[in-house]
Amino acid sequence: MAVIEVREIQKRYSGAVAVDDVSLTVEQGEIFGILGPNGAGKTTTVECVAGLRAPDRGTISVLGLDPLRDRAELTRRLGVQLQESRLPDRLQVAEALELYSSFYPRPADWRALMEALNLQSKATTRYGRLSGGQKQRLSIALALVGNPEIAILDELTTGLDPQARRDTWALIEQARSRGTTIVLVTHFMQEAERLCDRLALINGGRVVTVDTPEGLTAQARIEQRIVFHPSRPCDDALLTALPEVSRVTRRDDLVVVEGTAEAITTVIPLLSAHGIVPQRLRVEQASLEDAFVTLTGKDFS
Ligand SMILES: Nc1ncnc2c1ncn2[C@@H]1O[C@H](COP(=O)(O)OP(=O)(O)OP(=O)(O)O)[C@@H](O)[C@H]1O
Repeated sequence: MAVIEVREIQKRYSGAVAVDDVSLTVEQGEIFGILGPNGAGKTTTVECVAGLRAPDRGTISVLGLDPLRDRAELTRRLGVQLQESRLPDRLQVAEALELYSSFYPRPADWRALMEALNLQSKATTRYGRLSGGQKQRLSIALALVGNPEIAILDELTTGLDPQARRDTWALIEQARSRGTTIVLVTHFMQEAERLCDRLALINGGRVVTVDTPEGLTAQARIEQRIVFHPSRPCDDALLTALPEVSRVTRRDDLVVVEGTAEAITTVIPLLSAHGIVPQRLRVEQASLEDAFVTLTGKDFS
């Protein structure tokens, strides 16, 4: 069942197009990732879904409601963590969590959430005195404290250290197992690969593709990278003629062959048929990052 339906939305800021044409469907109970280069329109898209911005065109339905018209009802059913969430500097961590949990009909245990995000030693610390990472962890806790049906998380773990990042991932997975649908804007490929059931790749205000992390790497046709030093000169055309090979490049004296998961089974016999020994041979699994670069034509940043 679809819990979010975004149809052909567009949003301009003083003439500049931020979102050109975005359509998305998010299913109940999934972790849906939104990935794209800086300025692609990700934040604008999720702000429209959360009812914080009005799209110039297109329609959005969240839990069957209109995010702008039904804002009051949706705030009780959505949890939102945005890039620049600001709280009053004097508010203490525990106070903020208790206050937010009082807004919701069936809140989570805010003390347990505070512990899960390792904030218990900061319970009486004022917001203005928290470090960047602590503020970030608090904003995640505030997005989840209402036990929302949908949690929208923008830049979930930006600024967090590796341990805090792993703790956050575990928390997100727990929320999903309790039935919360998660929409995640992320810059971390590892996070997208590890957490997301499906991903929308957004570039220049448009959806390039929506697929599973594995599906995206398969779409880019670079599931595997074979790197070797040829024992004698090797013509690129020889390799690119293979249907399993999508690209051949050079890295210093190394040949880098990108292709499907089966590429190794045809590349090695071909090389040996031409008397070429692949020295220092290495086979790497291509990552989502490779797919991102291939599908958007942009370096990931
Ligand atoms: N309030 C605003 N006023 C004017 N332009 C804006 C505003 N917010 C965003 N933009 C512009 O709209 C475009 C899309 O921005 P948006 O923040 O949605 O992208 P993003 O994909 O979330 O980027 P990032 O990864 O850098 O956070 C950018 O070119 C940005 O400069």
